[in-house]
Amino acid sequence: PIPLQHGAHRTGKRMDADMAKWRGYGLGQFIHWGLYSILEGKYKGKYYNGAAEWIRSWKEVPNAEYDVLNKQFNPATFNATAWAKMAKQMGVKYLTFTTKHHDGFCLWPSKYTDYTIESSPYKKDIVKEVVDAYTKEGIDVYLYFSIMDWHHPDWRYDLKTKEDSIAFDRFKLFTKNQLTELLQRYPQTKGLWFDGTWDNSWKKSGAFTDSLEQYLKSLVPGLIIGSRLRADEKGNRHVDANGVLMGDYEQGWERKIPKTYADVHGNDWDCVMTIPENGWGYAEKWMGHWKTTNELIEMTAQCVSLGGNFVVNFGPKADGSFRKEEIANAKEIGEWMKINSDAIYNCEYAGWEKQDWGYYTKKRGEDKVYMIVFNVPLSGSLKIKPSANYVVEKATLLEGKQQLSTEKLDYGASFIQLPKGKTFVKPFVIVLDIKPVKQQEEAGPKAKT
Ligand SMILES: COc1ccc([C@@H]2N[C@@H](C)[C@@H](O)[C@H]2O)cc1
Repeated sequence: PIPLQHGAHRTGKRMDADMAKWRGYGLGQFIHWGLYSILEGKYKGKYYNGAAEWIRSWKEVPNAEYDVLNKQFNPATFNATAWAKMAKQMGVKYLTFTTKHHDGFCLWPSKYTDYTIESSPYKKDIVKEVVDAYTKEGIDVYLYFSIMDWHHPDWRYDLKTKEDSIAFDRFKLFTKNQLTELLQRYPQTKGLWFDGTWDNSWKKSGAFTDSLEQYLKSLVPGLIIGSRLRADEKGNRHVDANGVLMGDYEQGWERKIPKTYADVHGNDWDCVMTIPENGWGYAEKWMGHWKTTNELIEMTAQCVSLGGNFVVNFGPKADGSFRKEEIANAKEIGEWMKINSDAIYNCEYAGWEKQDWGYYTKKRGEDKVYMIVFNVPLSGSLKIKPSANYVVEKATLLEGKQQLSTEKLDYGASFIQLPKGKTFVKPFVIVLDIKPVKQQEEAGPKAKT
């Protein structure tokens, strides 16, 4: 391997208790809220065709006009407890919340800039309200923080001159100070979700990103930080020059889901997903296809079946209320999770050959595999092919506990027979009680039992 001072300091998964808890979340909530929520993806009657939280970068919006939106931000009826209760009902185990997005506006009263919630009519510490309310509901809180800060005079996209480097050194100190402030003001914080780290200025700061990560973890032992923070000394991001992930989990799955287990390279990972096609901040007109509840449930199952967490984004309006589609999705996902969350929480990749009917998940540390069924075959027979080291002892519908008959096929496969005459109108779960067996040679054709 290439000798690196500031590459990954660990190969393989982080195996402490904090990370084990993170690995078991299954389902999370992202919330993007800020000054961009005021503009709703439009300006002076024109609709921005990009992501609403990026509207400041649209040529139709003069920076000076965007930057004074802090004078308008006043969610007087904002109720963090209502947010937390909606999230609890939805069944999410963790929240990732925007403390500062690319526009540089801080939703907490930072003492390192005036561009904070204190400069708005609202004044109160939104980050504290959110952290406290979600923690009270038993939902772990992770703080989103954008390194790139369009508002800060010392931000640089690249380091071309001596002046750039002097300014960016000030900016790096400002960043370290703000992160220290966040972790000290909100000690319940379980981790940081970094963004805005793709520019050359950051790629040229590999050593700093390494010392920053180590510093933050010295402040909060067990703190969880994904792969988007770091660069190695050669400017590689996410994975270092030796192809080793830098960070506690892979953060590359934004609005996309891995196809196969091979795609995740044995790392922990999360997939953060918008309900519309794109756009994280509130937009009056959502972009493209709006995901239905069944699609979001399927994405959750798909992610957990490949060893990751699925994080659904919500973009509240400037007043702190959610749009009706998000409220409906949260409620319906919650209703499904109420019945089926055994197949999601503390589950992992099962390693069985995927079948057309849906996804397998395996309960961590238990001899239980779940079939999450989305496509019911007209035959009513669901084919399974357990890995050679397990046999299936029993198959039971999770809802209602009805035991299902099975029929052995050849080559170690079986049919699980769905009850005749029962129609399934929602995704459902079959629980397989399995038993480990010593490794068998490739099973040949077997007589029908
Ligand atoms: C250069 O492309 C992007 C796309 C999305 C982002 C941000 N990451 C998401 C989690 C949102 O915060 C989005 O604004 C940044 C740059």
